[in-house]
Amino acid sequence: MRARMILQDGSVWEGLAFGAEGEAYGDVVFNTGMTGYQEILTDPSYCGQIVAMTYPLIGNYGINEQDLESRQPHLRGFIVKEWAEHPSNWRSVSNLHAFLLERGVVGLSGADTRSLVRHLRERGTMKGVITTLEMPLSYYLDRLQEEDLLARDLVAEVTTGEPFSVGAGTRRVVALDCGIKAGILDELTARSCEVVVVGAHTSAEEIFAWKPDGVFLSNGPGDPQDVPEIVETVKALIGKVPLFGICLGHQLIALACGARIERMKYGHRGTNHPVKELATGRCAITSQNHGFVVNAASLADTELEITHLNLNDGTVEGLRHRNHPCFSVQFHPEARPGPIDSRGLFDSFVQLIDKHKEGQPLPELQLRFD
Ligand SMILES: NC(=O)CC[C@H](N)C(=O)O
Repeated sequence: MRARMILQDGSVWEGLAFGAEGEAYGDVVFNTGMTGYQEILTDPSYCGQIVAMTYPLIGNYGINEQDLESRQPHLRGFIVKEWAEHPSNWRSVSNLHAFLLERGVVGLSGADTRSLVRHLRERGTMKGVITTLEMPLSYYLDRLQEEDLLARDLVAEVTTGEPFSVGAGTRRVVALDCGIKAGILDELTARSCEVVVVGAHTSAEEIFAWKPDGVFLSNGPGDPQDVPEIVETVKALIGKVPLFGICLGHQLIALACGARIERMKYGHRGTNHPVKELATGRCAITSQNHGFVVNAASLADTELEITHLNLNDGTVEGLRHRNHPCFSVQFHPEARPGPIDSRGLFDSFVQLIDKHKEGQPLPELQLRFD
């Protein structure tokens, strides 16, 4: 069956339907990872987006039960050049098409993903629709102009309803769940943390009632400026408890400290983004998934300093607070999927918690990659 990808600017890519049939609207982005499709499908940060994979063959190791980052896919649609009908892997229990079909994700295969990605790189991320229906182009172009086509508070769609806890240990971390990935919870619980995961709209008072030794601010979908109430919560946490933020969590810390956030032309989504640690000059290859970024110039009037920079485009990749136990990174040290060079940042967080617990003055943070 024919399927089409129609962008807001009127351009169209044709291919074949795979996964579920129907229509899926979203912001169209691309990911350059050669593998990791299952983590990408289930990473809540992709909520509201249509993801095109640049690597031409996707699905060749099937679908397994271990690589899920959350229980279900959150992206709206998935575009590949070719999907593997006959996957081969000892852990595989299904294939990509069946997985998308069961979970209602509309897919497009056989499309010229190379020209689509070049188009997005030149013109920037924009809205689009994947459709298997034969409605006229004008119908879709009208719908894509509608202001409120895409939901804005995407965090509300992916956050937990009820608090729950995972792991056990000597440190209690409250994780503010804006769409937290399983990989992050695994890194924290592997370091003797009992993690209490609470909804993104939990107030600072409620967070303090859990008596946390540290608070983690998670990754998540959408524009952080669309969730000002969470920024207020972060403001109330800074200086009271050790804080670590990843991706959306990093952007929320920046906003809470008075910095600005801006939309990137087409974002960073992939598993080979080089990041420089300014303290040592070392470089790590990192996993990334973001479309917004901290404006570097706006940090001048804040108490934040830059700890990491992206070596491709010089954008801000890490921050620390000058006066309080609080740091954050734009990339994904949990590396699911991706290289594990920067996993040591989770060790930095537990060290920060331990020093703070002992009542020691603010330690010299070792934001080292390992
Ligand atoms: N992975 C994330 O947390 C993404 C953060 C934010 N939604 C962005 O696109 O920049």
